[in-house]
This record gives sequence, C-alpha cells and structure tokens, in this order.
Amino acid sequence: MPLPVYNEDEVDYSNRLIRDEMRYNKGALTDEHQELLQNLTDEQKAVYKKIMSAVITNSGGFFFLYGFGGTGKTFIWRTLSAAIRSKGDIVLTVASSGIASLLLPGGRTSHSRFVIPLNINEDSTCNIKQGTPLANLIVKAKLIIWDEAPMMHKYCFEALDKTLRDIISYKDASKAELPFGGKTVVLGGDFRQILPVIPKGTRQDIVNATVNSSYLWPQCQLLTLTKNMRLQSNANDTHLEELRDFSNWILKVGDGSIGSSIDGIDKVLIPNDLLINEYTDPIASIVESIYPDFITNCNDPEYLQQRAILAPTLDMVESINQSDHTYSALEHVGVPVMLLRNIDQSAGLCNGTRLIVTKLGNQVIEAKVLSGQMVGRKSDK
Ligand SMILES: Nc1ncnc2c1ncn2[C@@H]1O[C@H](COP(=O)(O)OP(=O)(O)OP(=O)(O)O)[C@@H](O)[C@H]1O
Repeated sequence: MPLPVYNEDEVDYSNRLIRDEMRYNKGALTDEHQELLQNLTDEQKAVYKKIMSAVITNSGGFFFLYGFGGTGKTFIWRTLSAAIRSKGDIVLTVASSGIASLLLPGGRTSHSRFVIPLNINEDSTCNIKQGTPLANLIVKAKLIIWDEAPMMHKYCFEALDKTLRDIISYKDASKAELPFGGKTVVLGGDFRQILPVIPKGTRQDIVNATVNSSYLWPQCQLLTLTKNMRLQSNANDTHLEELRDFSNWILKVGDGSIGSSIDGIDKVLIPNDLLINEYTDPIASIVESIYPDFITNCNDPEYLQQRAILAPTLDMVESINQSDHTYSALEHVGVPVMLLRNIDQSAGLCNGTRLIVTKLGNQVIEAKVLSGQMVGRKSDK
C-alpha cells in the first residue's frame, strides 16, 4: 500500500510515538483552551504567558512552578497542554508518581517516559539513544511538563538534562551547552510536600538530594502561585471557614512559622478540634472516628472516597490493619484496598489507586476502581 501523503511535511508519521502524540482532537482542544484561558486568574495568566512565550519563540528555558496544593498548577498544565496540542504540536506531560500522572492530560510517569534508570547516580543518563523514535519524539516536543518534581532525586533531572543535551545536539551542536539542550522544561510542585526518600538519610542528605541542590537550579526561573483556588471553587461549602482555617494552619506548619524547635526537633501544637481526646485503644478510636459504622457503609463508594487514614510508616499501616476492627471487615466484600504497583496506567491502575474489593476468589481478587478517589481530592468536588 502506498503511504498516505500529509500536508505537514515535517511530521514523521512512521514514528508511532509521534503519531500518538498528534492524535488529539484539535477542535475540541481549541475550545477547551479558550475556556481555560478565560478562567485563569491574573497570577496564573502571568505564569501561562511566561511559559508560552518561551515555547512560541523557541527560546527554551527552565522553569519551576511553585505553589502549595490547590493553587492551580494542574489547571495551568491543562491550559498549556491544550494551547500547544490544539496547534498540532507536542507537549510531554509527566509526573513523578503514577497517581499524579493520572491528573495530567496524556500524562505518564517520568521514569517510563524518559527511561530513567531505577538505580540512579551522579553519572546516570536516560536510556535514550540519538536518532531513535523516542529521541525524535522528545526533540520534536515543544514543552516538557514535570509535575510533583520535589519528590524526585536531583539525579533524575540531571540524567534528563544530559540526555537532552546529547540527543538535541545530534542535530544542532550549539544546543549542547544549554540546560536541557535548550528545550522548554517546566517542573512543578511544592517543597512542603514529599521530598526524595533517602533510606536512613539525614536531613542534610535529603536536602542535598532535592532538585534545588542540583547544578541545574541556578539556571531555573521560579514562578509562583499563591492563591488557593480549591477554597474558591468550594465557595458554597458549609465548612468553608473551617477549610480556610485548616488550609492556613497547614501552610504555616509547612513554612515552619509555627511551633518551636528544641535541639533540632520541631514541635507543633495540633489544634484541639483535630484531636481525638477520649480513647482507650488509640488505633481503634482513629479507625472508628474516620470510618464510623464501617460495616454498614463499606459498600458506599462515596463514603470510601471521602476518607483515608494516612500513616507515616509501613509498620504503622501494618498495626492498623491488624486491629480487630478492620480485620473483621476484611471478611466482607467491599473492603477498600490500595494498589502498590503500576499495573496499567492507561486504565488508571497504578501505585496509589484505591479500589473496592467486589469478589474474593481463591486465586483472584476482583475489585472496582474507586474513581475520583485520591484524584477526587483534586476534582472540582
Ligand atoms: N482559574 C481557575 N478557575 C476556576 N477553577 C480553578 C482555577 N484554578 C484552579 N481551579 C480549581 O481549583 C482546584 C485546585 O486546582 P489544581 O488542582 O489545579 O491545584 P494544584 O496546585 O494542582 O493542587 P495540588 O498541588 O494539590 O495538585 C481545582 O478544582 C481546579 O479546577
């Protein structure tokens, strides 16, 4: 069969990776872009314009979009992606974790998209060779968006930097000296949230592993968002005042501006309304207070979506799971579980996805995705 002839002469349609990235519905994205753009706040618009101008002029640039949870980072990623894809150009959207990548349009994990080695060190590069389909896709991309960047080791960004310089300078040697080979790269996230995990690492080791300790950081332009849009979009919530107080308090904890530090140990006073003051068995009372009437409600997806118990270590999770209360519930189908492996990202099955067990077989567990779950935290609800 003769190959179809396309007008856009530059596009390499024999490259499946490029073809997949060009398969977006441009008309629908143009409409979406218009709507998102209209809704951007002034500070969001300033960020959008700055990044788009680097993309449009092809001048490249390394940016970090810094904003606490709910300031609209994901909203900006959506606007940027729609702007670029509606013109038939390519934007690669990645996130450090599978669950965060589900929130990005066309999102993938950074490790899978850029073939970042699992055991990474100072000299690592991504496993991408010059001239391969993946290299050509990356060369062609107008923008790389990398969300939840603070939780990744700086070596991951450095590996991508070295690789981009390599594959881009293959065609244009002058780019070898520029960060990320002159590509426009935007990282996003909040340093108050999760930082890289360094087993048995000290505070210094962790700080030293973050992207702002990288050789790349001095070249990074910091963009900031400061307004909590999640509170705005929940304006009719009857608990708005409570939400606002909680949001302010948690920000202060993150900024280290409340509490006291004695011998390097920080102590923060937890407000009384967040505490469970009366209990005999602490774990049972946390379970009872978060999951009241669990047995009656355990088949109600909304009830399960709206609550979770977070624990700082796996040992703690183990002891909560061992508690009589949850254990007796395990005999019932309907128990909520969380996947710990990236199984099939396109189906939303990745590390962190929550599901409800619907059937327990001898070899097979059947379960239904609790859609809107951790993701629900970010949805408009
Ligand atoms: N300009 C806007 N107009 C209307 N709604 C907005 C706007 N910006 C953000 N939102 C809404 O506010 C909520 C929070 O925004 P978003 O999820 O983009 O924040 P985020 O910074 O990515 O948060 P997180 O760090 O928790 O991922 C979402 O429901 C989003 O749709």
